[in-house]
Amino acid sequence: MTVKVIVKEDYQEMSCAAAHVVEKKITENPQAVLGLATGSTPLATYKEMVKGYKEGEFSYRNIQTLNLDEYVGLDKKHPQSYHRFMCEHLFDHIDIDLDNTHIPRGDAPDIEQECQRYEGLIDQIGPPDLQILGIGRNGHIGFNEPGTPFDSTTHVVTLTESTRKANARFFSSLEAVPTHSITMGICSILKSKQILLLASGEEKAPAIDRLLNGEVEEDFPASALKNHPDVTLIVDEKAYQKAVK
Ligand SMILES: N[C@@H]1[C@@H](O)[C@H](O)[C@@H](COP(=O)(O)O)O[C@@H]1O
Repeated sequence: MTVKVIVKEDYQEMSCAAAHVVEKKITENPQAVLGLATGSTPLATYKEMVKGYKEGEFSYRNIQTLNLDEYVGLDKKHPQSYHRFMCEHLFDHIDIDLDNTHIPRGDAPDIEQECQRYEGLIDQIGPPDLQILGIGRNGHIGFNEPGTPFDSTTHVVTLTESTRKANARFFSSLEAVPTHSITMGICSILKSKQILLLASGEEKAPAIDRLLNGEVEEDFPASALKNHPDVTLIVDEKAYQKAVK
């Protein structure tokens, strides 16, 4: 399967294009299920979605959301939890019903049970009509690190040192970054009907090169996306530069 590629000049253009895809989806289906991601990449996309909402053009009232992942050990209110992230950057600024937003519970007393509950939820209210995804420098999607089986469902992962370091910028120190997370598995992510992968900046260029020109292999989780029939990569020129052969 080929990944459709849209190259935009810079991060802002990439984000506007991504917001446009989301808005088109919710216009077509006001009850759509959106799969959402965290990290810095989708931040401006969410900002554009908030802008579109404030301009009175879209309603999220009947939209459901399913987030990809959450750190183990952080409760909803923890400043670095992905729950807080979603509220601060999107949910608090649109008319979404918070009961319709779903994020794995990092503070669940039984984490294995929480993984099963969440996978059940994906099947019950999902799968997402549209999944927004970022990509880690090592090709991780969600928190599925290299070597994750492609048939994996929601599970607990031990974060690699490189992912913890990359995410340390959001915490007071590297030690403060949790060591584990709950993430939708690769199989769970591929259940989505349509996937929108976003990448920006030169530090993502090697990953985008490998995605577009490399093999499909578990050593590079994002390559699983090539097994999905409807994936669009919106990328800026800096992240795309190495992939042009
Ligand atoms: N779990 C998230 C991923 O969902 C995200 O795609 C990735 C890239 O993050 P960023 O967009 O900040 O580069 O980082 C984190 O590890």
